[in-house]
Amino acid sequence: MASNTRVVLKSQRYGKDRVRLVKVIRGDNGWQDVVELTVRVLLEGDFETSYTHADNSLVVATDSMKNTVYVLAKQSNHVGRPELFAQELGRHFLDTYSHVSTAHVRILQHRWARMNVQGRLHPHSFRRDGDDKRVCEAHVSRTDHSRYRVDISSGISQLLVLKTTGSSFTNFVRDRFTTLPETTDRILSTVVEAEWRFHPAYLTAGANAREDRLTDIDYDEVYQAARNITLNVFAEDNSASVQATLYRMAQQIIEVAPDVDQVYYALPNKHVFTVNLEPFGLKNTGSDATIFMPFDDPSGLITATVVRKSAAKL
Ligand SMILES: O=c1[nH]c(=O)c2[nH]c(=O)[nH]c2[nH]1
Repeated sequence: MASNTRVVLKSQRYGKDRVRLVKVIRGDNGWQDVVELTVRVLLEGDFETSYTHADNSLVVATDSMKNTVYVLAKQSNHVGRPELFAQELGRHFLDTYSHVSTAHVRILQHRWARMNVQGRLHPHSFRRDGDDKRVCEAHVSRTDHSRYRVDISSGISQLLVLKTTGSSFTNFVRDRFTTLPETTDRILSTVVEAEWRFHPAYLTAGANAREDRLTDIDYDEVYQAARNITLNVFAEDNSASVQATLYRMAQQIIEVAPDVDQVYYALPNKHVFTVNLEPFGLKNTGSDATIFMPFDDPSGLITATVVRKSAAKL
């Protein structure tokens, strides 16, 4: 019965995920840098027959994609700027394989901060100074013979934050399903997922194109600004809700970054509730609340996409 069902392949992309890479960048006088990335490359293009006719003749092995990541990482000066390295990788696949229409590259950058040893920055030792990751995606597509369209987004993943006051939640719907009391003072905690999208760019195609090979946006500056805004707004905002705090973060990123036209946040509300210590004759409510219990599940999940007004009108 199933074999008579008529189907079509609607979309497909494939590639290598979780390619892990550490690059050591050797400077002068024993000064070294380190970059750690996890890379995903997915290709879109004329690969339909590999799905529909078991024909692998156009398939670029995902193993070769993994090798390509290492070869380009060796040759590139941009591994420490993941948005640029992602563009380079994407362009490479389009330059090399004419049947690839879009390369989707996603890079996670893990944090390594230079150690400070006895008041001096150490030349070759580093420590992990946070579990959050810098994320970027480059989608490089063929437009016509001479140009590629490049869509870049960057973001923050898994930035865990908590504040012990400066957060309220009142005035919400009260009906027969409501048990949550209003509060003007609560713990607020979330694990930030953020993504900001840059205007699309158009670059000259072809392996030999010397100029116009990468966009010239200062992605590092935008990343630092967005991370600082996220932390500062979280800390400083007298939060009426996760929703209101999220909106302020996104608004400020769009205000300071003219190349960004869209910001997305997903903020789980990692609930931390007071423990009832009344049975033990202890006051643990209101301004006496000092003992709390974190709850992993369930959590709220507040998400929004905020766009620049001119872009919203289009
Ligand atoms: O900031 C919040 N937003 C909500 O939508 C919500 N819902 C809830 O139970 N607690 C909270 N907190």
